[in-house]
Amino acid sequence: MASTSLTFSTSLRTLSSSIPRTFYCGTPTQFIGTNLLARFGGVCVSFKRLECVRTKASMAGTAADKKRKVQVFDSEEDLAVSLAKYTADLSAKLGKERGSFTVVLSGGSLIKSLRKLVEPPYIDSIEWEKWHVFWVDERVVPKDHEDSNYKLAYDGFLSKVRITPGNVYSINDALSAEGAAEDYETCIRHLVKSNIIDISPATGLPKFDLMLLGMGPDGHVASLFPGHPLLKENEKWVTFIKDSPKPPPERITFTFPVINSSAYIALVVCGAGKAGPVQAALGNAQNSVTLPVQMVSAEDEFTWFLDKDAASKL
Ligand SMILES: O=C(O)[C@H](O)[C@@H](O)[C@H](O)[C@H](O)COP(=O)(O)O
Repeated sequence: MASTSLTFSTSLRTLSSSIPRTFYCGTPTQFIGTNLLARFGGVCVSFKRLECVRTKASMAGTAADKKRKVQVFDSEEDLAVSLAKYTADLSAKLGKERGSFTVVLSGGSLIKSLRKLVEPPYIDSIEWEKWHVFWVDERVVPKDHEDSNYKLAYDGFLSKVRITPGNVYSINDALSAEGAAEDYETCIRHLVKSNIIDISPATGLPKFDLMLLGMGPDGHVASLFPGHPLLKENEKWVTFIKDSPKPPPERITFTFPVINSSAYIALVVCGAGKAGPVQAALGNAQNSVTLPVQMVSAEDEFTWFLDKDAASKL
């Protein structure tokens, strides 16, 4: 096991500039015309411009595996460039198909990784008027508070693009955590009824077009933390937490059934401090507890955007 991982790490370090490297995850896969190949724990990794053909064995992979992609970048700068293109392409495709584009943001370092969207060509080419913006989680603090995810996104992203202010759905910061979660769910139900937010035929739950998630060093996503009872919440669309291990303690958060009904999810993870949970989710290390990040799936496509430090244990 250790030696296969080593093959991968060595290959990763010695590769030249042909990034991003797309990994087709979760199932054995056969590569044709490859000059570099690493295989570990049932996950095959391709480098350079490889043609990937799924073997019979790969057909046995779960549906979630088939929708999962992993891209590793030499730097966060390269990642940000690719993330902007990915987001702009989906905005064009889904904006055309649906007439609106529903985007869900998280807090943390993700917002900085969206910086290329506020530069040419995307600042001019994206149909911002079709965007509707939501938060996968929000801290229960006033909107002008340093801890507010709304403030973070507004200062670093939303204030710099032509998104219609009425299409930015922040929480009601005058309410308690319980009240704000209920209010946010009511808002989403209303937008589902008015067809702004799509509905998943599979689950009957809101199907956001693109969810842009970050992950904490403990493997949490949104405000869904390892071992917390909220991981099992399957009735509410939006719920609240008052004992978040990451400060501030009071937050609201989408629940897993809603997160996993998204059409597309981009999970952005950078830094060596997060390599452990990345390995738990994508490598072959056996972990006794399932981390929240391992519970994420998407209806159409779930893409991991990793920098090489976050991928260093693969
Ligand atoms: O409000 C929050 O705290 C976030 O939404 C949270 O889920 C965040 O995305 C991760 O903790 C990663 O944050 P970093 O990228 O800053 O580590």
